[in-house]
Amino acid sequence: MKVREVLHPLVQHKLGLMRRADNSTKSFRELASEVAMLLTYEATADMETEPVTVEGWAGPVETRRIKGAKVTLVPILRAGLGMLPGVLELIPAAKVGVVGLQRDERTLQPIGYYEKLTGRMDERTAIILDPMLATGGSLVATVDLLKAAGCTRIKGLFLVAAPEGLRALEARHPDVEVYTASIDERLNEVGYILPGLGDAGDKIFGTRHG
Ligand SMILES: O=P(O)(O)OC[C@H]1O[C@H](OP(=O)(O)OP(=O)(O)O)[C@H](O)[C@@H]1O
Ligand SMILES: O=c1cc[nH]c(=O)[nH]1
Ligand SMILES: [Mg+2]
Repeated sequence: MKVREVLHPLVQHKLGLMRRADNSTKSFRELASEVAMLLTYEATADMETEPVTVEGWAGPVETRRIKGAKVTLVPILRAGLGMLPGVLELIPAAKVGVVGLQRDERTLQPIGYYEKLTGRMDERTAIILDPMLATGGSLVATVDLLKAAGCTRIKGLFLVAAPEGLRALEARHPDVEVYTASIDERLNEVGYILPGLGDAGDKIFGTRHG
């Protein structure tokens, strides 16, 4: 399975800022979007291009353009929405399909509550967005949905990934490519990533209590 931990200095710096416990909602949100943008740069490195001639200031110039990329971004509600603005900055023409999943706090199993994908997923590259890959349950459920819709090219962008989640994905969907700013140490006894970011959804939406 292709797993790319993006160790670019800007990514490491911004992720380090996100790990601070005293982050404001505004700061966490901005950083989530910025790191997502940097992960997008890496995840799109294999996009096909084609030659094109443009009229330059000194005459015709042979240059290149992206060749008909059909991309559907798939943020996993809710926290994945925090990555969407940064990704759309780089791929503004992308379509967006959303998958709503809420992890049961006791069983850690994802419970689906919404799904709205774009048409002809068999022709499109899906890029899943979620800040946290913990047990991998939410990701595996999302990939199941995408494959059921015909999708064959699937990538996932995560701010932080746990080794447990990567192993779960490899066991079920080893064809999915993963881009993450950090492979962290492990999950704690209640399924949170260590050192992690805490509850990313709560931090992005400002619903943190206490
Ligand atoms: O790998 P897993 O063990 O499935 O855990 C990761 C999931 O948990 C979080 O979402 P949560 O269910 O808390 O929902 P939220 O985004 O609405 O806060 C996170 O954003 C992932 O979607
Ligand atoms: O560490 C974790 C695990 C799941 N969801 C989060 O928001 N954080
Ligand atoms: Mg949450």
